[in-house]
Amino acid sequence: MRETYLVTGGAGFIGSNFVLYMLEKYEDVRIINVDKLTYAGNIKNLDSVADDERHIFMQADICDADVICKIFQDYDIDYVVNFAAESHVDRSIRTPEVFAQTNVMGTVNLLNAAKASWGSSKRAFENRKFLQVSTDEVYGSLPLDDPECFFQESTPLDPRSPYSASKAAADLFVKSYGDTYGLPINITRCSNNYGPYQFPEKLIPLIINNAVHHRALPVYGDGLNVRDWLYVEDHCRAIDMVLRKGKIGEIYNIGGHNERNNLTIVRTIVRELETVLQDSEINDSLISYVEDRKGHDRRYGIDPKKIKTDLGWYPETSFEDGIVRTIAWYLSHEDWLESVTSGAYREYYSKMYEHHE
Ligand SMILES: Cc1cn([C@H]2C[C@H](O)[C@@H](COP(=O)(O)OP(=O)(O)O[C@H]3O[C@H](CO)[C@@H](O)[C@H](O)[C@H]3O)O2)c(=O)[nH]c1=O
Repeated sequence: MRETYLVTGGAGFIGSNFVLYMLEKYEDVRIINVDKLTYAGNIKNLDSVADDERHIFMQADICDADVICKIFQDYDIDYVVNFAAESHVDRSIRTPEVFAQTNVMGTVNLLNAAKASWGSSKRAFENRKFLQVSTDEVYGSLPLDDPECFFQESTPLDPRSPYSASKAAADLFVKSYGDTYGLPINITRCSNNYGPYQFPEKLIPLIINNAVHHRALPVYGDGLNVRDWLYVEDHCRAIDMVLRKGKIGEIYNIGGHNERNNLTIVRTIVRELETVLQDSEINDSLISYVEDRKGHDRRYGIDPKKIKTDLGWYPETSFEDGIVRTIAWYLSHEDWLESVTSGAYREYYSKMYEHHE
């Protein structure tokens, strides 16, 4: 029988990768894709499925109760996968309220709609699930001097940025709907993703975009902050597994033990671009140390033992392969990069552009 998914934020980076992954993998699925198309969402990400009748796109805000309730009335939703979120830590430092609204209130709105609609249907919560896509940032920051220390699902929440505070709050609402109303939920907490369609405000695509244009490569602080990088397709596969096999009520950490400091990431990209483009102007002299992010978390390191042991998930793409594939994708999608970095983007990064025009 055909399964119906309500995917929110399905025109964003991870969401659109997930939509494409599911439509490719399963014949018999229907995806209702709700995305507000903010600056970071792009309908072009879904060009390849524009004529696929299994994919129904709706431009809407997850905070809009009427629209979300109507979707639940019109479609018998089996799974909700909530990707929709404001996701950039730097922006959250400037406008925390935007993050509280979308990430917290939007999630509560979705939970209410699922509870009301599923609760009043004949099969109620049977074979249904609400999956909240969350982040390792809810656990806070690890020290650099203890590399064997990792976040486990039982690690106390200690969000330190407005972004991670909003994600932690949303996670707790999701958990509370499981505990209070018996809503079938899972929460996944993933490390830093990279791959196709990532908006170039995030480290990897921003560095690629700047380097190909010979612009400065901004490194915050001393560049030694560590992130654990996962190729986006591995994240999508993990979410699919949690939807299918995850035990109701459980939290699953997702990460591939690919920890690298930011300077290493930047230098890896520079080396690869220099080689592929045979362009000697792309070199480490483009690196520019800039003011540190306020409250900059030092290290994220996630322990994925539970999802590996319980569900049999493992990452298939090594960082070495993934970064080469990602760079090749951006180089062959110049139009996409150009379209997302015009207008408002240029305005936002005007300082970065002004020295180069
Ligand atoms: C944009 C930018 C970032 N950085 C640094 C800050 C971080 O230590 C690291 C990665 O930064 P970002 O790409 O913004 O990602 P980060 O803050 O780690 O958060 C990402 O990863 C999280 C998962 O850990 C997700 O929940 C977030 O939505 C996602 O944005 O690179 C720079 O040094 N220079 C830059 O220009």
